[in-house]
Amino acid sequence: MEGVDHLASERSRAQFDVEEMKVVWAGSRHALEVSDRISRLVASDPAFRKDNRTSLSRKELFKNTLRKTAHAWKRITELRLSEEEASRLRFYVDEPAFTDLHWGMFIPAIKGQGTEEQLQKWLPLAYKMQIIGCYAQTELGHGSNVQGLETTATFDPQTDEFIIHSPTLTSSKWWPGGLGKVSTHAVIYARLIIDGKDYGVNGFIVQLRSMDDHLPLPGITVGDIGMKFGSGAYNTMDNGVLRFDHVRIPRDQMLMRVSQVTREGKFVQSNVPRQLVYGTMVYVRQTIVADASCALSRAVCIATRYSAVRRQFGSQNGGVETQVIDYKTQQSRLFPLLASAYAFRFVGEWLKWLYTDVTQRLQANDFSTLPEAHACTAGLKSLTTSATADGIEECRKLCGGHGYLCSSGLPELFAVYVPACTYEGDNIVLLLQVARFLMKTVSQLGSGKKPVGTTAYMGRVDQLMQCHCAVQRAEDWLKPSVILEAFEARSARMSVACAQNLTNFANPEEGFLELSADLTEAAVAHCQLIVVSKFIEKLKQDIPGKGVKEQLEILCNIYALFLLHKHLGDFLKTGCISPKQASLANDQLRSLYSQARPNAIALVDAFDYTDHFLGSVLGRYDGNVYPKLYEEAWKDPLNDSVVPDGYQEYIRPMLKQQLRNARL
Ligand SMILES: CC/C=C\C/C=C\C/C=C\C/C=C\C=C\C(=O)SCCNC(=O)CCNC(=O)[C@H](O)C(C)(C)COP(=O)(O)OP(=O)(O)OC[C@H]1O[C@@H](n2cnc3c(N)ncnc32)[C@H](O)[C@@H]1OP(=O)(O)O
Ligand SMILES: Cc1cc2nc3c(=O)[nH]c(=O)nc-3n(C[C@H](O)[C@H](O)[C@H](O)COP(=O)(O)OP(=O)(O)OC[C@H]3O[C@@H](n4cnc5c(N)ncnc54)[C@H](O)[C@@H]3O)c2cc1C
Repeated sequence: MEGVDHLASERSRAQFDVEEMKVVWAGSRHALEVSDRISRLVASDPAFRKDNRTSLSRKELFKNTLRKTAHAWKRITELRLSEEEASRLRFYVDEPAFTDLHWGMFIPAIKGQGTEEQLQKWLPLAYKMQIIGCYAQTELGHGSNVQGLETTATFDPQTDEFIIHSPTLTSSKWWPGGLGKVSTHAVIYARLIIDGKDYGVNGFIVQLRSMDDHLPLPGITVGDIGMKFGSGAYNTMDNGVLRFDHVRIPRDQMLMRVSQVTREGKFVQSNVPRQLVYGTMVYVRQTIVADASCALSRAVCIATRYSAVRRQFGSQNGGVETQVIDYKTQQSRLFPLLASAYAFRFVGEWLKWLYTDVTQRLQANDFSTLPEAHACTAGLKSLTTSATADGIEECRKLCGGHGYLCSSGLPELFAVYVPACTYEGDNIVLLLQVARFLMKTVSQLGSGKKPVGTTAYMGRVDQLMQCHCAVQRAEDWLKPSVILEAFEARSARMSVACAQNLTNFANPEEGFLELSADLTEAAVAHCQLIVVSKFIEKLKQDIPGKGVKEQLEILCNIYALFLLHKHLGDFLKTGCISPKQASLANDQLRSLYSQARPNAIALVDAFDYTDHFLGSVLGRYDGNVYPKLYEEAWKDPLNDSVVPDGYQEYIRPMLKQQLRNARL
């Protein structure tokens, strides 16, 4: 029935103030106001319609995205939206586009690695979109191994230029979003060669296309790399291929904050660490963590609402059947994902703070926290994107057969999201970076250098190697100190075990390769500890609103105990907890699910997603699922005609043949 809230009774069961929870989710009252206003602006604009994406051809899809990005830019300028509002608008338009890379990587790369003069020259053009840029680092032959990139930038002292060249097929730039068909400029990464000497990979601003007719400039070959996973989905993006044939650019287009090349061709290294060339990746990884909470919460919102609408079995005396959300198995799959969405939100907030802090320190030439920022952004990007990709797929299964329909919104969400496990650093490669950081930390423990920040707990390694979990009753698992100690002990013991195993190898690098699977597990344990501890820290803050803090406490405990249950092998093997304590944790988890149950719908309402953004018949706010599913099916282009195209050509002759055979 139209206009009826089928989930009203669920909403009335909530034991907390949903409006206040919305503020917590958004980060502040101001952020909620902006987010809410902009999401409704997008939802009410027919130009941002997105329900037809899966039936468009690639060309139509791409043109449609160009139209939407142009319309979005028009609205941003007409309404004089602030940077925050404009970024929310792009978020709610919900379509991967070249603008993501222009605003999300091209501009940050120039900001992070350019000199003051370079910022003055390029940023105003980029901010007004008078140039459109992308981030061209990855090549056909190398993505993870940035030091293995082959594109060259050779300094020519005669003309005061760099000659950008792709010497091999594998040196072709491959993957950059926005490159294939749109970008006029790129920040490209190439090996700096001066007088035959290789100075490693640096960033350069290169114009790719003419500003008059958009044709590639001489020496440049550029195009799209082809269809990607899923229909619609990430195919709105023109991921591209790019080759250079001795393309000349002025010397001042090398991004020179980290290193400089003088007019005489002298290479000068600033006093900033070389790793700052990788700075844009640190920035983007941090944004990806916040983004994971958005993608996961979206899938969870759909699965939770649908699980409250869907009924199967359990009817007594002709009464209504059981809502599938009341099955403990459904709860044990769904509620940890709900809790993870909140956990990732808060760790994302914290990571943003860490990133801002490291940026301020870098400006003051304090580079001491850079390794930790790198390890945290790499590790948390890996942890949250892997969990989110798996979580979206789990939500699809939680919705049964209907979850497989595009109208559920889940297939497209999954297809758009999964590459997050690969881009901005393959998740395993990133965990290995965390593992290196942890092994370094352990190796320095006796040296008097006290571990700080997220590894401070390693400073108590002697105690953590010996401690015994104090849990005697299931309720003991609700104490934050108990949870923290278990996670710290597990992480410290796994790292120390790896460090000890490494000493069995004469060559540490060989040892690292041999033990890399164990090392990634130690890295995961450390990253999970960070997420759990930041959730617990969040709960120490003053959180207003009836019942809001209590709900967050329930979610925090679900998140931690679910992880404990999932990684029980780690906790038992390292002797951090006993089998009896593991079983008490499981009892507590079941009880927490029961406490979360009456609040589940309100907890997903707190994400404040419009039906337009969710793009899901199953996740509709009003829960009016069945009539809308039915309606949606009839909109499929296949149903445009009752008898399908191809009947005369293929079906009819086959049927006639069968008839003839039968008569024989
Ligand atoms: C509105 C939208 C906004 C934004 C976009 C949002 C979402 C994304 C949407 C869509 C996707 C779009 C774009 C995707 C873009 C890309 O994918 S860009 C390409 C990204 N590529 C990678 O991530 C490559 C991964 N590889 C690496 O990062 C590195 O090569 C490496 C794995 C770290 C290894 O490097 P290397 O071999 O050179 O280094 P090591 O020898 O291992 O280490 C040397 C020391 O340096 C330290 N280090 C390494 N990286 C960093 C860093 N980034 N910052 C600081 N320090 C770093 C490392 O720890 C070593 O330190 P040491 O041990 O003390 O010596
Ligand atoms: C949708 C999408 C958008 C992208 N956008 C951009 C962009 O805008 N700009 C850009 O420059 N790039 C972009 N990329 C490229 C992306 O950053 C790389 O694909 C990514 O960094 C992974 O590198 P790779 O492809 O070389 O993977 P590989 O490193 O070849 O990975 C293959 C396998 O090898 C494993 N492996 C690799 N190295 C190791 C190791 N040392 N130890 C153990 N295992 C290892 C990996 O775990 C993986 O299983 C994009 C990619 C995608 C999918």
